[in-house]
Amino acid sequence: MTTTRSRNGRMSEPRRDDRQPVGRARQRAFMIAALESGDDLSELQELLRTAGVAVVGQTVQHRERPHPNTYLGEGKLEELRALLKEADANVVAVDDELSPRQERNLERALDTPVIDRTSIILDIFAGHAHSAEGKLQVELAQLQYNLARMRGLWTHLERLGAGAGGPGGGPGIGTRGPGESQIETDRRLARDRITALRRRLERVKGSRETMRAERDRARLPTVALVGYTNAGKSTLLNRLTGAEVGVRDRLFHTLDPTTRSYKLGGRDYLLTDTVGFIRKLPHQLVEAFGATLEETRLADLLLHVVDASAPEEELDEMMRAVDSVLGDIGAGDQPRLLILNKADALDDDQRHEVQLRHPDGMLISAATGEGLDALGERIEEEFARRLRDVELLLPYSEGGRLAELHEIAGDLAREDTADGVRVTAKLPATVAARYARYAVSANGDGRVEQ
Ligand SMILES: Nc1nc2c(ncn2[C@@H]2O[C@H](COP(=O)(O)OP(=O)(O)OP(=O)(O)O)[C@@H](O)[C@H]2O)c(=O)[nH]1
Ligand SMILES: [Mg+2]
Repeated sequence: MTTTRSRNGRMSEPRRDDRQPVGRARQRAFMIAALESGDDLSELQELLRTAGVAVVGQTVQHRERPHPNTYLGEGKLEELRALLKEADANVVAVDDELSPRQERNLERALDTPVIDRTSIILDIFAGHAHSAEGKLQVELAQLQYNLARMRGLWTHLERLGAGAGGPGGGPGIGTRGPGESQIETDRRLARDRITALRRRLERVKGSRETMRAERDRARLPTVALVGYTNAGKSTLLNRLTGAEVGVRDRLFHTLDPTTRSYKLGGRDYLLTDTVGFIRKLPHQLVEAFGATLEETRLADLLLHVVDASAPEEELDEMMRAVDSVLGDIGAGDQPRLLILNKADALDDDQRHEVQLRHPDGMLISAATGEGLDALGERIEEEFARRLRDVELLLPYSEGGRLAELHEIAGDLAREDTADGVRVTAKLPATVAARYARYAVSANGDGRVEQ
């Protein structure tokens, strides 16, 4: 788990060795949180389980906001020290992202290694990344996270340097101990590596854009599956398209977007599976996965998949988290359908209740296939509602376009004229835009563009 930092943060490795418990299985985590109300640490527990760490206890301090220096207050820390001994815990897991200062102080106060929510999520991502792009993205996120910690460490050592200062005393030459210059070198290396990673990601993104361009050439309407981790997105993709994307009851199983085509009512669509979201998604990850998340922004329709078998409050919170990430990546206004998945896990009363609370939601089960025909119809409707009548004039030299149009529009009327083939068809609005340059008129407004 804490290998997170060493796996990619090469430069910080030697100094962090002391805090790395040996071997995953032997990690016994004690969970802590500063919460305003409630004491639900089940998600943190789930994250730890996914990361292969055992949970041996938990405690919550109710406070408006975490203590700026030590995360928990003095009294609570005292209590926690005893609890850690009792539970024989060898690592403390915090349900928040800690500032470098909080992390350092907490470790010192508890004399136990501390891992925060962000580092746990980064570690899971590191373990689940398979594609070259995914690995680069995770490494970038980890380095950014580590860089902030190095800065923290640096100020700490600087203080030490000042204490053990040379003849000059005070700040100045005397503070320039080997620790500081080493860390400066480390930080420079980390920054260089970050720049190199960004450049490589740009290149990979270039090839993704090429792929997208190819897809655009196919001019197919695209649907993206989005939602909280473990909601069932990959299961649904597999069910609808016969793909074989890995599915597991663990968090962040899918990191690489998979796109498959499927047919609905004579039209071809593209369906994309995406990385799951989570509450307090580390901002480093949002940035690092920007290119991947862009798939979401470019989709014509989003299917927001939720686990309808989750308790009401949790479900609401997960939906809010998804909303907020969608907003962050600029996909907040995309057309969206709410998919209430895992209907098979609900009894009649629960079905009724969840449907009452979310009247627009479509109750389905990706596992049993229940509700999928209705979902297909609904998707078709969504696109149909935005179908536009277009009239195009395709020059004879562009015969390929005609074949494409047949594929997308299914039925179309054609008439051969002196200048080319005149085509009347119904196209999804987004697709119609891609044919704008051939338009004779759109929606019968008589505007001649050719
Ligand atoms: N009972 C039930 N379980 C389901 C259903 N759909 C998915 N699951 C289970 O939910 C778990 C997560 O499914 P995935 O398809 O991997 O979820 P995901 O949204 O792709 O998750 P990430 O890739 O982590 O974001 C698996 O254990 C699935 O078997 C469903 O309709 N009913
Ligand atoms: Mg998945």
